[in-house]
Amino acid sequence: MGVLVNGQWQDKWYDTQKSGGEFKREAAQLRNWVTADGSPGPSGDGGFAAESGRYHLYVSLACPWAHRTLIFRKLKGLESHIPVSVVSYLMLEDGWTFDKDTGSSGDALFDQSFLHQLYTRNKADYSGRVTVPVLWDTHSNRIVSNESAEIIRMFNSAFNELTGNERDFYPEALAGEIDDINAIVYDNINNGVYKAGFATSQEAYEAAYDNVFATLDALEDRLARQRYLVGKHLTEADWRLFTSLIRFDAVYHGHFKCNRQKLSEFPHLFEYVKELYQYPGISETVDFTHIKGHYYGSHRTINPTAVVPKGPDLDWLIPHQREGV
Ligand SMILES: N[C@@H](CCC(=O)N[C@@H](CS)C(=O)NCC(=O)O)C(=O)O
Repeated sequence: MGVLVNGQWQDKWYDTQKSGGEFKREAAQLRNWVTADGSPGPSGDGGFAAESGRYHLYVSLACPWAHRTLIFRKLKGLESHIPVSVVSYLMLEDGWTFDKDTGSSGDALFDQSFLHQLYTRNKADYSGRVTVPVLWDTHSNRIVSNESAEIIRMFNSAFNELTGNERDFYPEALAGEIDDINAIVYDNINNGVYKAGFATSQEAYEAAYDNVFATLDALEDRLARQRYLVGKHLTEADWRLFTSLIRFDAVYHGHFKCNRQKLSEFPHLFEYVKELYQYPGISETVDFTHIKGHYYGSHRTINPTAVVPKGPDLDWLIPHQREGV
């Protein structure tokens, strides 16, 4: 685990000293947008038109943020248009690597050893964290974006003409409601479990734990009354919640100490996650070897032995009970 400082790799764990033991996630820095015609998006530069084979996606199969982009690539029929390279599940002193012995596909574009080399290829004196996912443009040899929330919006609409896939997971009429629930889920679940797991003081951990479970209780209530987070329509908000919940019992419950109860002990949430897992194509994006191998193997400050637990033994393919909700 480390960071680039003026283009130089430095091996360092997150610094929680300056914030009383609290984990604070840094904002992603590279925020350009692919659009249908190459016009600029909401931030960054223009010039990134949707074209088949032009963009390359770098992901970790362990990472919940990168997982969102793989889900949207699948849902929107982009697999033949946007190839993928998968990093190793182990993230140690060199950060994300392309070590094939630990699950990497290798770097299909440049055959590099480390993901930080992609960041310095984009900008030689880059300073900041080296995170997945990354969307790379093979024409301009630049990173388009390293922000998953924005990459999924691009995948949702920019390539529609190319694929003919018009499915819309962020319809304009629901955008406000989706944004509202995303904000709650991001702070208290997606990032909330990390705040619990990476806290280095008792107070910071307990505050994060309380938020995680207060929010899960509220979501359990909500999903008792409606099929999806914003009602009848399956939207982006559901997929953003899914990538955290599918990891909950395998890693967040034990490794991140979110152990008031398991996800599988929330009746409505568990059925909901099963439904999403059983949605066509989605199970192929879920890899528990990478998920467990990454968290338990990479976070040596939390799990110094790197021993990976065998369980849980959950069957996500048991038919879900959400039909009538
Ligand atoms: N805001 C980013 C966050 C991505 C992120 O933090 N990814 C993690 C993996 S789960 C990572 O690459 N961490 C490496 C690091 O922080 O050094 C996004 O959603 O795309």
